[in-house]
Amino acid sequence: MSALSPQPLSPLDGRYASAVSELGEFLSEAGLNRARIQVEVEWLIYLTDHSLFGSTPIELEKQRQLRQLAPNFGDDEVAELGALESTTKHDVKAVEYYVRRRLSELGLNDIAELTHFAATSEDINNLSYALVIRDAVTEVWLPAFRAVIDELRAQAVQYRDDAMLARTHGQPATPTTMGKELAVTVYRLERIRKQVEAAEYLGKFSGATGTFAAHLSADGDLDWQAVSREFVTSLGLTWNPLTTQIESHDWQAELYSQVAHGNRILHNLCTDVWTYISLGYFTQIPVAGATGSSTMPHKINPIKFENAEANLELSSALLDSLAQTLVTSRLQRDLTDSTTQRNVGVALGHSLLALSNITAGLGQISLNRELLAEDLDTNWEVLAEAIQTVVRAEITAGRSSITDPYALLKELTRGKRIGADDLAAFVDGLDIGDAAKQRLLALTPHTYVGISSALVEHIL
Ligand SMILES: O=C(O)C[C@H](Nc1ncnc2c1ncn2[C@@H]1O[C@H](COP(=O)(O)O)[C@@H](O)[C@H]1O)C(=O)O
Repeated sequence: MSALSPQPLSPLDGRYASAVSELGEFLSEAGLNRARIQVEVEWLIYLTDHSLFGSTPIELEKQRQLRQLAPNFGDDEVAELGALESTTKHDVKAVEYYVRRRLSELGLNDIAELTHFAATSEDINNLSYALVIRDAVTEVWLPAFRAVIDELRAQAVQYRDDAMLARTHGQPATPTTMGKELAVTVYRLERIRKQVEAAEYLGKFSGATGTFAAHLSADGDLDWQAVSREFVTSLGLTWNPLTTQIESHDWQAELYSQVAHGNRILHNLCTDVWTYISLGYFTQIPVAGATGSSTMPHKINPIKFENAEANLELSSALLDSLAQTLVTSRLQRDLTDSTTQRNVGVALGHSLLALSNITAGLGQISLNRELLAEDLDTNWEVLAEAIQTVVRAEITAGRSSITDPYALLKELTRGKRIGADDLAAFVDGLDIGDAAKQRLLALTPHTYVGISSALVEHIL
């Protein structure tokens, strides 16, 4: 017998709860049920507002009270719905009974049979999911994503002129600036941001097999497609006219692929920043009272970036799984999507947690300009590329009789450490025009950064 009460199984509901709880507002079971109540109520109001089947519009005060059911869906109401579901063993049917009870309390029994009218559960479910996923993405995930981009952009601008040795293949390579490198990530993330901001949230509302058969049997003269479109779009969603029982979930697959892609770009950022910290390019600002290593007192470990890396991997794995499985459903429906979609919050939650750690991590680093400069000063051989390129231009212009500039430079520099003086002597002895020689002699690893600083303009 355990001394513990039931414990949260997921770390998102345990140690990381404070960082991701905002998502639970929308993507928890309660959030989903609240949206289901909203959709059932709106359908009821729609039907009565249009006086269908001899009904009359619900008086405004009672409409207001019905519309309060969703925002007022609290702990007691969750328990009541849970009790209903323990009898129905059907989650959406339980919501229908819950709404019927409230109608009865409001003296609206005469329209009780219009609750869930002609709807299959998926009609309610798909609209509810579209609403909660839309709100979770636009109100929680995107703001956190934008916060990372904004912080990165600020640092890209701050460090746009700070020359840094590049390391293609991990080896000293043509210098760049720290700001330009961060700007590359901003540019990539901005594309994802725009895609996610433009995401479509589709909804279907067409009955058990998407044919409006039940609707037509109740009223054969009504343009039920027009009703369906008007109702779906009134919720701020895009109407999907042609489906089986279920909304086909293609929009979800698209959205999750975009978010997973964003995760992977962020993962690349985390491992790069981790490496820059490891090289000493970024210094970590000590947090008062915090312990780096339990045994090595000198250390500050880059734990925010490592935590983010792990959470991005988990998020992407879940998002990939969702994107793959949600687009298939046997024949007109199977229930795999019902079970799978319950994990959308978990998938976005791991990404949200990573975003909050990246923002925090970026706020705890500062550029070590001395080390960047020192590194450049000990790698003059990176100018070999510039010298070779100038010699080629001089040969072409007829100002040089050198035959194989690449071999010449390779001989001088490959795998060797050469200093400013060695290089100056080499350039001085080159058979090239005077202007080109002066240009080369003026070059240092610090200034051989091309238009790095100007490239940062692309993210402004
Ligand atoms: O409108 C309908 O219900 C039509 C019915 N299809 C269903 N559509 C949507 N939900 C259904 C369906 N069937 C079951 N359930 C209920 O789904 C819940 C599945 O639970 P879980 O696996 O935990 O996600 C769980 O609560 C199930 O009871 C059909 O026969 O085509």
